[in-house]
Amino acid sequence: MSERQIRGGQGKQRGGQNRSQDRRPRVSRVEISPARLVAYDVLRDVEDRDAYANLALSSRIREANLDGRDAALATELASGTLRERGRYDRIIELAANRAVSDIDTRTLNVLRLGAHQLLSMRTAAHAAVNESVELQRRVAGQSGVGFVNGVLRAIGRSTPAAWEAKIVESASSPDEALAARDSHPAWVVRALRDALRSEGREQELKALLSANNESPRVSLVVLSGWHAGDTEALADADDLTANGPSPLGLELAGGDPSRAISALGFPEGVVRVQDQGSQLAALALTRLRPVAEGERWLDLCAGPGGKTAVLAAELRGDTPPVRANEVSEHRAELVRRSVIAVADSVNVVSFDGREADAYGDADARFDRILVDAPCSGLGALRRRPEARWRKQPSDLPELTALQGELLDAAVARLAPGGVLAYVTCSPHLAETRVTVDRLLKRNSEIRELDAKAVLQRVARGDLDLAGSALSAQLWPHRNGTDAMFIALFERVS
Ligand SMILES: C[S@@+](CC[C@H](N)C(=O)[O-])C[C@H]1O[C@@H](n2cnc3c(N)ncnc32)[C@H](O)[C@@H]1O
Repeated sequence: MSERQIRGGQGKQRGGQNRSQDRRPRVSRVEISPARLVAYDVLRDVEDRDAYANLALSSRIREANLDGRDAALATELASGTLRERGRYDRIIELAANRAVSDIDTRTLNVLRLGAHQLLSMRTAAHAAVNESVELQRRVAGQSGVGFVNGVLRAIGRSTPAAWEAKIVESASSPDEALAARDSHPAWVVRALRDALRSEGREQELKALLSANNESPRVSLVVLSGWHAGDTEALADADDLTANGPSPLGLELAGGDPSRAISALGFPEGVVRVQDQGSQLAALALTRLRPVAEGERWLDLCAGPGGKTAVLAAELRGDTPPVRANEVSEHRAELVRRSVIAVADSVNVVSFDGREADAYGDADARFDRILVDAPCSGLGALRRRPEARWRKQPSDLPELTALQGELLDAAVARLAPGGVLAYVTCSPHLAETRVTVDRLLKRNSEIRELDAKAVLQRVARGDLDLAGSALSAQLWPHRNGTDAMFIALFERVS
């Protein structure tokens, strides 16, 4: 999005920051907009304190008291810069003729922000360069000012398309070119390609990488029981549409979700922000077959409770509350808050899902179990702009071991004929098919069910699901959801 669009064509810099709280030396000749200062601080928070960008953004925006337009500009600057960091770093290297690892991190963040304005926001080159130079002076003193000026002027002299060509020409391999051009770590590009290839859809890689670089539209869920089976009747002509594959879902065209949620007028917690892939994953378990009287349901890894609320609202007849377990006390508290609209139908507990306590009585068996396992989160890259740079391939062995242990523990507590859904917000094969195939090898008492057929039946409209596996992999570029993986199992003995 361009700065002009965000500012509604005003394009003028604004003051208004609380200067008495700002202890940095002030020698600026050009006024730096408060939105740019906030964006810079967010980049620093993410780098220095490992902060989540969305949390850092909201607290920095609040501290700086930004109005709506400046808040939107700060969000675009910070999120866009973080998301496209890989591409900008390569362009900075080419323009500076220096590796980014040799550039002071303060200077590098100033350059990244400047590159984002020049290459993606159509900010006038002189404004982007001058403000970046002032920002450099403010955060690092005089040092590096000439360097920032020179590098950004060099970047501004070529078009984004010309830089793309230079990235491709200078890359040492096609994967490296793709990684830099589409701003993903190379190992993530390879993992996504492997997952698509396993479905015979390798040619979709470019579309997937592009989808990961776009902010998703906000999806809402309206819990079952508060509408007549599909949310279509709740859509309005303007902001809310019944787009997307979940029959519980609504899509928001823009603006503040909390305003849209309260405008719908339901009790607190009935309408909430939730990706439609997550909605479908929960519905695959609840709607796989009719609910029988007295069924016992378990959500083993429930925090922060988005799917628990969907499960609880789907309970029918005379059934006990869903047992919602979450290892972290803090996240168990989030589950309690998340299920406020269906609180009587949920019993929240906090144990390690591999331990007996998570299941209650020693002889407790469950008819439906959701294992929405801790995972790398590579399926939600479009939501967390900084996440792709934090994950490492070395994170995977520990995660996949935990996934296997949680699944084994859950299978042991599955009632005869009971069903289990294994869900990850990751398409990485090590966390999806490899985990499933190993689970089936270890546990001959379960068989895999056709999750694709269940999802087709449950979804609104036709779902494009590929590959010959029984499990289903959703994708942002294809289904408009996070890349959720869903496998279903039934206990046969
Ligand atoms: C992918 S999240 C679940 C998301 C949740 N189902 C929802 O829809 O809001 C995985 C959760 O598993 C929890 N977790 C991690 N290790 C666990 C364990 N050993 N036992 C139970 N929960 C665990 C994490 O704290 C995290 O909250």
